[in-house]
Amino acid sequence: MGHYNCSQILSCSIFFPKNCSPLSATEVSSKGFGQSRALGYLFANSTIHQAPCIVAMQEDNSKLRIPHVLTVAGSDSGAGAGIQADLKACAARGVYCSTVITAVTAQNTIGVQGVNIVPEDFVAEQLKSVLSDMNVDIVKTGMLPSIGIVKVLHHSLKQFPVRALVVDPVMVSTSGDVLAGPSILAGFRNVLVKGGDLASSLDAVDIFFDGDNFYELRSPRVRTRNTHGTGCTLASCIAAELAKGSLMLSAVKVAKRYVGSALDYSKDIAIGNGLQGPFDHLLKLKSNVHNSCRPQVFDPSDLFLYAVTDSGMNKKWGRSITDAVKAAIEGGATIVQLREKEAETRDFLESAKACVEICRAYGVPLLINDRIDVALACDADGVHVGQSDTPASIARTLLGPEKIIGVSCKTPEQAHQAWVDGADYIGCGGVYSTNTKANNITVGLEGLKAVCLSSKLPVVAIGGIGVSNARAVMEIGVAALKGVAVVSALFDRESVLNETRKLHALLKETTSSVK
Ligand SMILES: Cc1ncc(COP(=O)(O)OP(=O)(O)O)c(N)n1
Ligand SMILES: Cc1nc(C(=O)O)sc1CCOP(=O)(O)O
Ligand SMILES: [Mg+2]
Repeated sequence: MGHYNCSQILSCSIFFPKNCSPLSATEVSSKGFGQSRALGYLFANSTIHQAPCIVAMQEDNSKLRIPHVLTVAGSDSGAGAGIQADLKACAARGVYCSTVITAVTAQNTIGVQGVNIVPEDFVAEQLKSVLSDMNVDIVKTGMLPSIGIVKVLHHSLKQFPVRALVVDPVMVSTSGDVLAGPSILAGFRNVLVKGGDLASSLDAVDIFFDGDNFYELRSPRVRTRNTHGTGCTLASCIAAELAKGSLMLSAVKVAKRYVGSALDYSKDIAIGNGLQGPFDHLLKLKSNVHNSCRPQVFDPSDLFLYAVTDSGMNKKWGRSITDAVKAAIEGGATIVQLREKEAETRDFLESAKACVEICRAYGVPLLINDRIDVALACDADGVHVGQSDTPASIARTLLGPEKIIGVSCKTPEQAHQAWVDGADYIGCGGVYSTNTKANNITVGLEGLKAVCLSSKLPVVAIGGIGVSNARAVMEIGVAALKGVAVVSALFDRESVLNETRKLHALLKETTSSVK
């Protein structure tokens, strides 16, 4: 994309979630990415704002503004890749997608039988129609079949600027020919190099470069023939998340997780007779949906430092829930639960909506304690329920397969039931006595260990945990235990940011010495 105005590239600052470790340039090349026939995703980003955008913006009294991605790409008659994949990915991510078609291909799961390139002036006309009228946030490009079409796009974007451009260039053809060399990459700052094609690796390892640091993004490789269109889908999903207001690294992480889930969900579906089939972007084609084949949207490592809010404590220290949540995330919280026992429903809903925006921008899941109605109304990532709340099985029916559900358990029997009911994780406590929850039964480290050893689900410990005892909790050394959930040690303090930072550093230290 050498013709795009690279002087506008990137001024965004990115929040880096803690489970993403920076790599040095040498580490990257020693992992073989230098020779990989990877696709590159280049993000030429002019004005991504740090403050998160809202998902649907009220423009005036009557109109809602919907996040909008324009894809400029080729049509795939088999609908696994290209424009068709982009439309499905954006629909799955809740974003409007308009289309400018650069070429029409005749293809199926066996191969490409024909290509008909759309004349440059008609590509220009499509671009003008959409960009002049439709408030596009992000442009994503796929197949740009001629230098003339690249120039047309460049001209249109100068005339109608957008917030960011996500470029999905084919750097090396399937036959191994270099189509765009390293010098092209040098002009960009944000780059994602996809390592999904490194067949020897058990994991799908991608490298994200933000201009300063390299980040390794690792997920289990899904063994399936149904991978046609993964590149287009990943790039479109990144564009969709950026359109919703996500920061760059967070958008990349969400997109990678979404593609992994969709591949996993669709790994056994059969469409076409060729070697590489399409997958199901909407996770709906498979008919026998059962607990065991739910898409894997929940990452157990998110339980590492689980911040649980308390309206009373925030009021006492004179801060809003949103300020408290933001400070906790900036200090290193990896998941947040809103536990607002005293709030009026309307107030709770309003602050929950604001917290959803904050958490989404940072790529941190947000759960609602007890209130499935509030979770649905604010589109939270899930709920946490206890033994006397709505049963997890009903929560699952109400929330669907993609939301996260946590259940409080004090015994192995409760942990087994939570798994049967379709929960994603278990909160086990009270590990120590607590003033935050009245009449709570303490199970101690022994009780925690018994639950962890029996549990098929990941576990987070809760109750009386802080910097003085978090090490002892993590050192019970049971694989199912993924982290600690904390209320007062973060929120009944003057500085949520400092307390979260301290606890995060301690947990990091503890887990590296336990390994
Ligand atoms: C992570 C986590 N674990 C346990 C609880 C407690 O839930 P519950 O037993 O429903 O009690 P309340 O929090 O509703 O008082 C939790 N909230 N989070
Ligand atoms: C909300 C909650 N649930 C518990 C359980 O045992 O299930 S203990 C608890 C309170 C945790 O607060 P703090 O970190 O201030 O002790
Ligand atoms: Mg409860």
